[in-house]
Amino acid sequence: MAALLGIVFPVTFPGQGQLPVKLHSRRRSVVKSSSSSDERQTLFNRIAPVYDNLNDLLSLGQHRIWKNMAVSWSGARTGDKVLDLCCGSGDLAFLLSEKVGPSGKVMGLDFSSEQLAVAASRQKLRVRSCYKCIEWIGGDATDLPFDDCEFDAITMGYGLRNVVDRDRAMREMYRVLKPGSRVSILDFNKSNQSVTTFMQDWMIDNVVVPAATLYDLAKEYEYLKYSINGYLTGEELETLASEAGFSSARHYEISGGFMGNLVAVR
Ligand SMILES: C/C(=C\Cc1cc(O)c2ccccc2c1O)CCC[C@H](C)CCC[C@H](C)CCCC(C)C
Ligand SMILES: C[S@@+](CC[C@H](N)C(=O)[O-])C[C@H]1O[C@@H](n2cnc3c(N)ncnc32)[C@H](O)[C@@H]1O
Repeated sequence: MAALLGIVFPVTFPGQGQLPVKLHSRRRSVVKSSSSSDERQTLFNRIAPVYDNLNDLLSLGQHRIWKNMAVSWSGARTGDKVLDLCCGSGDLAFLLSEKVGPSGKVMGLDFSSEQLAVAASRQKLRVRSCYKCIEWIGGDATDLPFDDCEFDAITMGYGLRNVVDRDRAMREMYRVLKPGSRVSILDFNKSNQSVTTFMQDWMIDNVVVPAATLYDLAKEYEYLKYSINGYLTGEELETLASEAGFSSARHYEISGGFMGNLVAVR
């Protein structure tokens, strides 16, 4: 995806009407990493209208528990400045804002304009003052428009698996984190247990995709299975973080090994 300067798309912010949001990039011309990144951007734009509801339905609401765990593992505290990378419709950003409070700051970054539009719409419906500290940014996880050592914590929920250049994304997270701070990366677990892999695939084939078919999104949700199969194991994620410079990294399996959360300290 070319995160080019000057691409502007409207994202509605509370009380300010429609504001143009620039897709930011620190580099003048970011060469397209690969067409599959564009395809993924299109995919997440397409599923944006039903994304939240299908997550609630298909995980029986469990994904909210997993996201709460990811945010807790991030170590975000009152007054912190934090980043939710690949924020999508904003679930983790909203949870982070409850942690940092009105005195803190939450940046939600995503390259899907439709997902960001849903996030901004959801924010407009929320009245607690903490939600006003969230800012939605159009950008690419592999080319963050932030300074070095800017954030006290980073979360990434179901994002890293979908990023084409994961090494670059991990190095960018390291760059923008303050020393001693954490990144908490929640995603499906690419299990070494064949029974877990079988059950994940079975659920996707026999529950998730049939449900998505009702919305004409079968292909988009079929991608889920292939993306999990092409993901990294917990051990490989720990190595990825270490090679990016993180001083420690631990991957925790949750929900019977269906999901996993990497916690790395800069
Ligand atoms: C929040 C969840 C998934 C987010 C998500 C991530 C992606 O990369 C996608 C790619 C393409 C389409 C959609 C997504 C997407 O929604 C996890 C929960 C939602 C899942 C869709 C449900 C998966 C069901 C599990 C395989 C089994 C759950 C067992 C649980 C104990 C009930
Ligand atoms: C499955 S959604 C996760 C959304 C949200 N974090 C959650 O937990 O529900 C993955 C998100 O990652 C975004 N994404 C994928 N690759 C990206 C990239 N290179 N840069 C920015 N966002 C990206 C997609 O647009 C999508 O909104």
